[in-house]
Amino acid sequence: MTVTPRPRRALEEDGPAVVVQGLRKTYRTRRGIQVAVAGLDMRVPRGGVHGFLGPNGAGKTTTIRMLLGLVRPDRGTATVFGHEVPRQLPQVVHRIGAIVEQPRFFPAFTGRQNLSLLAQGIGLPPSRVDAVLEEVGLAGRSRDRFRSYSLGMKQRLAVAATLLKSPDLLIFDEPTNGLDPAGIHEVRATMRDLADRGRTVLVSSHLLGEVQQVADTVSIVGRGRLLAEGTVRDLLRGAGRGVLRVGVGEPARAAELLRSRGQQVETTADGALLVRAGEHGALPAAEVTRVLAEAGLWLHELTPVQSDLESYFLEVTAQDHLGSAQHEPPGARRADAGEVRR
Ligand SMILES: Nc1ncnc2c1ncn2[C@@H]1O[C@H](COP(=O)(O)OP(=O)(O)OP(=O)(O)O)[C@@H](O)[C@H]1O
Repeated sequence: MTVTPRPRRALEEDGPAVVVQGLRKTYRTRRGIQVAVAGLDMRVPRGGVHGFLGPNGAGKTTTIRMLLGLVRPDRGTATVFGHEVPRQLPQVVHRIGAIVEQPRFFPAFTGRQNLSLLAQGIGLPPSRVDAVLEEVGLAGRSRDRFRSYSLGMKQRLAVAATLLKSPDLLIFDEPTNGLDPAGIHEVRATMRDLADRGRTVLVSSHLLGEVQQVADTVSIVGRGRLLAEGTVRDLLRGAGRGVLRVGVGEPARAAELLRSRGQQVETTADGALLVRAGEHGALPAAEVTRVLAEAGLWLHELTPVQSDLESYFLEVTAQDHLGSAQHEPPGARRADAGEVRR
């Protein structure tokens, strides 16, 4: 059988937007070697919003800076649309728009004037300014001065600026920092809208609950390495699966009984029981009711626990001391990519 090689362009167009493999970055500090990224693997699918999640200090900004060629990795590879960065960045940089730090705008200029200056600087026609203002929903306020904008509007103007060159991949590092709930909502809606129009949005955040509402897929990182990755739906399906909240008159006796049936049982602050599968699997809700009723214990509550990304994150990081700085004393052997130093 003859296999016809697929054209290179087609391969680039089909693969994930970003692939990171074994990426590692250390910094020399006075306290020794600081491991910022410790052998990270990550895949960002093409199209949709991808949340890059983890606590402060988990290595998100450093990873993003490596993708943008602002920081050179010690080892590992990263590709954007099939091009290895930083080596092939010139081939792909026009397809990437990023907000890594708060962009500077002239406060006394209108939003439109600020964008027009930027557009002229990179040789784009004024029609692009109108198009991006429209895209971020600022067309109606574009003739107001920048200083009169709310924080959410300022952030949307920053997004508009990155859209000028019509990038396929947008990278936002903690875009909602410092915003009030209304501003957060605005930025979230803008990200969703950009993804719905076919762009790939990679957004880093330590606010998992917030990203859960907008992301299609996520990578969860801790101490510079990947802890979990997948669609939000699949991760949540796995998280808290089969956990039941049980309200019962004699919680201590009920807990003992359910434990004797192989279940793991915790008591919540309000006296309810959280019942999850033990080694031999979960008792179905009907069985929990029967076991307790047969012992004369009557339920007043039986609810399947809905999990969220925040609890999933706590689950996957339970044994990990996340966010704590990782240091290797000067002269220490370097950890291999992916190795976790505790
Ligand atoms: N230039 C640097 N020199 C020394 N250490 C650094 C440097 N940049 C980052 N680090 C350290 O590397 C670790 C990862 O930092 P990074 O900023 O990438 O994490 P983050 O997940 O983006 O966190 P945050 O949300 O707080 O920015 C931290 O412990 C940080 O202190």
